[in-house]
Amino acid sequence: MRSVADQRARVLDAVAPLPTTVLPLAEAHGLRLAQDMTAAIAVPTWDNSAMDGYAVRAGDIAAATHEHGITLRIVADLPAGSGDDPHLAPGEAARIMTGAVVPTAADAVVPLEQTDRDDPMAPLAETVTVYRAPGTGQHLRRAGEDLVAGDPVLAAGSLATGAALSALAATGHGTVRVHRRARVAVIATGSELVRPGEPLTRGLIPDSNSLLVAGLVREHGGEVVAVRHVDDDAAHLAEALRQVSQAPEPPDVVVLTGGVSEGAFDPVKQLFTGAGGVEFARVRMQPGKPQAFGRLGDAVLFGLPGNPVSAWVSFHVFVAPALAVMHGMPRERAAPPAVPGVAGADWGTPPGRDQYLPARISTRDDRVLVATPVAALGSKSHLVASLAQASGYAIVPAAVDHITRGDAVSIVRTSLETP
Ligand SMILES: Nc1nc2c(c(=O)[nH]1)N[C@H]1C(S)=C(S)[C@@H](COP(=O)(O)OP(=O)(O)OC[C@H]3O[C@@H](n4cnc5c(N)ncnc54)[C@H](O)[C@@H]3O)O[C@H]1N2
Ligand code: MOO
Repeated sequence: MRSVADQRARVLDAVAPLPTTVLPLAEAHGLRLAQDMTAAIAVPTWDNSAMDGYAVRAGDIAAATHEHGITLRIVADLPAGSGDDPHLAPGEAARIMTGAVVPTAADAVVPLEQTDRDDPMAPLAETVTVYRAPGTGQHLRRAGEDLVAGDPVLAAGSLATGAALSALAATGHGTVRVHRRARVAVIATGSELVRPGEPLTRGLIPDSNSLLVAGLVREHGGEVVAVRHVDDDAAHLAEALRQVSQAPEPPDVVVLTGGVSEGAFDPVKQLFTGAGGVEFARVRMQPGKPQAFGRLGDAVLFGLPGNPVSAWVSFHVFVAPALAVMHGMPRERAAPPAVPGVAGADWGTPPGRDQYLPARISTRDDRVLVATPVAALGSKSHLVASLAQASGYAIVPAAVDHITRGDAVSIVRTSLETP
């Protein structure tokens, strides 16, 4: 049997970053930046107010106290977005809102709570009496105090998260160069499968893998371009593959589930055995032993085992790293990081294969990661109903024949959500 590392290396050898494209920020979520990004504008962009209140010349009211307020004349009103720069003579102030540009002549902002004009709904008055002396620069947010134009914002390879995209918007960008989204076709094989929610007759089960794989593809930034189901007939699979490959925008990745092991009707095995291009391997992992991988025209093709837990594990271990590389992640960082942790319960392990056990990942004493099986039956590959409780998996080497609570295990997080 082949090691997981070997199989993953073969997968990563076969993929490369996809071409880059410039997208509006709103379309780039989940992709990776193809170039270093620097700020086009400073943040803050203007000297602006941190408070709703009054822009003042601090020297005018240096003697203000709670008992002896100092009264200023209000000569301007500055909502956020105003481009005005009113002149303030000695003894004058401007009403100002949070985020509005501070007049050049002002050097402090007094929050309205420190004045006699503390009702925000009241109409603009002619004067304001200040009851506390501000320090120079008080409640001013200076242009460039976060960063200035030309400063680095994000490095090539960074994931375009919500926060990353907001940083790009705030630093003056409307578009970003990214590796284009991987197009993925998903095909579930199996004559026992019916659409979710449809009535079942004896022997039939709902197709859950299509939703599992399509959802994981999207969670890893890919675009699902086709979802098909074919029965256990190699000719039907060939026809479905021909159709998805001839789409105007053909897939970069085809993910099949089912039909890769030793069954008499396994269509993936029947179609590709001896045909070249796709290799069948037994990988030393449980679940996930039977794997098909290779090329189909310009696309890479994964044939994942049909058992749902096997498909979930195989996706995280092989497909997700391939998508990451296609999206511009450096190859050496494509495999999800495994970190030390401990077992949260006792569980059994399979003989002769490294175990990849779906687990709820929690922390103990806020520092030790703990993996607890999501299913009473551990890592058995058919336990689809409990898979949604998993926020990662524990890896146990083949040589370990039993896990006792507190034993050291490697942990990979697949989600920060702990249901
Ligand atoms: N004689 C042997 N039998 C099996 C071996 C073996 O080495 N020798 N390996 C076992 C292992 S390990 C796995 S994993 C499975 C993989 O089987 P296939 O990839 O051929 O998958 P199927 O037989 O089509 O289905 C397996 C299982 O999963 C259910 N399934 C399939 N597709 C879906 C779907 N879209 N949604 C929900 N459930 C699905 C299917 O009904 C089966 O129960 O082979 C073992 N056998
Ligand atoms: O490899 Mo299978 O996924 O053990 O059940």
